[in-house]
Amino acid sequence: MSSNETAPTSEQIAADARQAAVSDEIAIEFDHVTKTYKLYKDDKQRFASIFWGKKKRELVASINANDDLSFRIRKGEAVAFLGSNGAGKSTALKMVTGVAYPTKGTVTVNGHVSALLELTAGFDKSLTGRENIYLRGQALGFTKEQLEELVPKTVEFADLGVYIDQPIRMYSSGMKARLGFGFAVSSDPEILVVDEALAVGDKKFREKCYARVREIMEDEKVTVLFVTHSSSAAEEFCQRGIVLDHGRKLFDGTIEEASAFYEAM
Ligand SMILES: Nc1ncnc2c1ncn2[C@@H]1O[C@H](COP(=O)(O)OP(=O)(O)OP(=O)(O)O)[C@@H](O)[C@H]1O
Repeated sequence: MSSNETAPTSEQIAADARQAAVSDEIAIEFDHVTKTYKLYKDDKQRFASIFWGKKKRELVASINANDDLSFRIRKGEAVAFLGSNGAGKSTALKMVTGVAYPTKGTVTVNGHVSALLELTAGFDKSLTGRENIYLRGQALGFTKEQLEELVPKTVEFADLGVYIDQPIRMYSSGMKARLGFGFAVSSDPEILVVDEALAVGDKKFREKCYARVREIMEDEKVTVLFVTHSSSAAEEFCQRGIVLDHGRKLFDGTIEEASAFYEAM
């Protein structure tokens, strides 16, 4: 400590300890989060906006996909995000998975996130399915021991036969999705983000996916964020519901109350 720094008081130490205990229990926190998208006249204008000053770009509109959104989700909670088309549900999830960033406010995520969204994004087409699992695991910071467990689990779940050792460019889109899904559900997520629009592979594989997602959702240690338009699906899986509209939080409460609120909108 330098000579002009003062030692923390006992009150400060106690407040810091309380804050640490709270953040330890919190999986996700949105603190006054606003996400603004800018719409330009055309792609040329959008491109120009990256390099040129304000004068040269033609902004058609700007929209707050999330607008001053605040909530805290405790570890182990299963929370449904309800709302009509364009309410801002996917945008909120993208900020949890790190695909998008807030324009204002802060998003805090405490734990390893696995998302059942955009399952096939980021695969290297020239590498095999097995190599891609390794690569994705390494990119996410998995240790050698964790990878040794994860790879066979994913291979077994994806059930791609001899194709697992073929380059991904030879896969059908359903096969790529099976690999992506297999990875997401085999990597023991602490936070699972699920979009109900999830429909992967053929009927038999879809049933296997739903069964596995249900199993993960029922694990009390896993925090689940579930995006849906359906109150009944939300009530089946979640205890809490957050209703969004035009990017704002309209309701946050038990899933029964949230569903009733959403149905009455
Ligand atoms: N990349 C983007 N650029 C511009 N606007 C966007 C972008 N992504 C989303 N939006 C806009 O932000 C708003 C919220 O979109 P979002 O996808 O989060 O809604 P949603 O509740 O998930 O809708 P849905 O139920 O239809 O999937 C919408 O008006 C949408 O048009």
